[in-house]
Formats: sequence, structure tokens, C-alpha cells
Amino acid sequence: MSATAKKRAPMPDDIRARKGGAPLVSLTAYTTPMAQMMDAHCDFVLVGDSVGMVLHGLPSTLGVTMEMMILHGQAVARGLQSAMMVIDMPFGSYEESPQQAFRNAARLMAETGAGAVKLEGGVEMASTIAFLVKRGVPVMAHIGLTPQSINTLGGYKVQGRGDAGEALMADAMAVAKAGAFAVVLEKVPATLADAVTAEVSIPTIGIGASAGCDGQILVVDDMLGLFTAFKAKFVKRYATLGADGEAAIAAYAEDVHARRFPGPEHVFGDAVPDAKA
Ligand SMILES: Nc1nc(=O)c2c([nH]1)NC[C@@H]1CN(c3ccc(C(=O)N[C@@H](CCC(=O)O)C(=O)O)cc3)CN21
Ligand SMILES: CC(C)C(=O)C(=O)O
Ligand SMILES: [Mg+2]
Repeated sequence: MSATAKKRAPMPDDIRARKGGAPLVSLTAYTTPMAQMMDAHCDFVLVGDSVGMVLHGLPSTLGVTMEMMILHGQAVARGLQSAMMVIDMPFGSYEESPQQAFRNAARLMAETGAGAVKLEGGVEMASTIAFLVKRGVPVMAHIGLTPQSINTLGGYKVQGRGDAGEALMADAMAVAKAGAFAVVLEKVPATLADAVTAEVSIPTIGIGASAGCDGQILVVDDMLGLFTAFKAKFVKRYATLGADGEAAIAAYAEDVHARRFPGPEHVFGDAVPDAKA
């Protein structure tokens, strides 16, 4: 990009202003090179607590710590210039009180440079969201399937079906009223996602929701085919990097066994020392 054309990263208010406009593009990232790959193509990048499952092999997001989020957040920040960075608040870092949420949100922002935090919850987190926003912390809310509540939800199931749709609509209205600048809708019926998108004043970011949402997000390792331990129905694979990587590693192992690697172009010449010396 030319020095004059360098795009500045959007602020939360710029994201909010995209309501009803061109769809917002976002992905998760956990490392500098992945952030660099998506910087020019995403409006915002999420340092998701999915990092625990995707990069650390944890069975859920519950074991993710503030320290892990900060380390990965710092790595992602080094790879971004034109996309906004949002960082997930990990399980246990915000639910106890608005004060606890502020202390940890401030630490995430101060130590990583993230422009906003994301937290899971609707009506029950509305007062916390308002507390944070009034104190300078932009908040993205996350409702529907909230993976940090896997033990009370009883599985990664579709949320908001039937009568539960009203509660989900109430969650969306509550987080918007509390001052959230956007809301992630995860794994909800498309008809409900469209109704929420029509009713709520802030952008809806869908993952397993609807193409009618104001934006979309996916876990980058899922769409690249790099994370293959499970594949949710909502994931579209745009590449097969996991399979391609394994084939490359198998070819390397074969080359080593056959002494085909290293080749002459990978080694260094020098005078041969005298063995008798
Ligand atoms: N790699 C990855 N991708 C994600 O989207 C993701 C994570 N990790 N970790 C944190 C949460 C967990 N999420 C998940 C996890 C599993 C399913 C899943 O397996 N869904 C199945 C059905 C499972 C069920 O009904 O119990 C599906 O087919 O959608 C969905 C979302 C979304 N997030
Ligand atoms: C899937 C997105 C929305 C998320 O919360 C994460 O990656 O942790
Ligand atoms: Mg998350």
C-alpha cells in the first residue's frame, strides 16, 4: 500500500455506523502472521478465546486465562494496521461484578492495544456492559450460543428456537441499550437472526446465523481447513491447509529418509580439513 493511501483502523463507532450498510468482514486471529494475512481484508479481527481450543488443544474455552489472551493479543496487534482489534474476555474475568469486568477489560486494552473487548451474555450482562462503556471500554456483545456457558447450555446446540426466540431478541435489545457497539449472534435460526438484525440498532455479526446479518465472523483456522478436530455446520472451508500441511510434512520425511534433502542448493561449501592434523 502506498504511504498516502494507508487506511487507518476503524474505531468502534465506525463499526457501529455500518449498520445496514456494506457487510462487515471479520475473522479470528491468534498470531502475527495470521493477522498480517487478513489485515487488508477484514474490518475487525477478533482475538477469540477459541485460541484455547484451536491452538492449545483445550477441550473448551473455559480454561483460557487472561495471560493467554494478553500474549496472543500482543502478537495479533503486531500484525494489524488497517483492521480494528477486538479481544475476548476469558471465562471468569468479568462475570463476578462490573468492577471485576472493568479491571480486566482495562488490562486487556492497556497491555495489547485492543480497541474493544467482547464478552458473552445478554440481559444478565447489560449492567456490566453499561458500566464498561461509561468508563471508556467499547464492548461487543456475544449472544445465542455462548461457548463459555457450555456446561449450563448442555452442548453446542442451536439457540433461540421456538419460544426461546423472544429471550434472544430481549438479549439483543438489552445489550444495544447498554451501549454495546455490535453484537455477535452465534448458532441461531436464520429467521431469528434476520428479525434481530431488523429490530436492533447496532450491527449484528453472524456466525451460524444469517447472510442477512450486518457482518460475518468465522474462526480463521476453521475456514482455512487448518483446524479439523471438529467442523460445525456453519463453517465453510475455503482451503485445506491442514491436509496440505500434512502432505508437505510427509514429503519432507520421505526426502530425509532418502537423503534427497538437503540438496546441493541448501548446503555450504568449504575446504576439507586434514584428518591427520
Ligand atoms: N475451531 C473452533 N471454531 C469455533 O467456531 C469455535 C471454537 N473453535 N471454539 C470456541 C467456540 C465453540 N464453538 C462451537 C463448537 C462446536 C460446535 C459444534 O460442534 N457444532 C456441531 C454440533 C454440536 C452439537 O449439536 O452439540 C455442529 O454441527 O454445528 C459449534 C460451535 C464456536 N467456537
Ligand atoms: C467464534 C467467535 C465469535 C469467538 O467468540 C471466538 O473465536 O472465541
Ligand atoms: Mg469467544
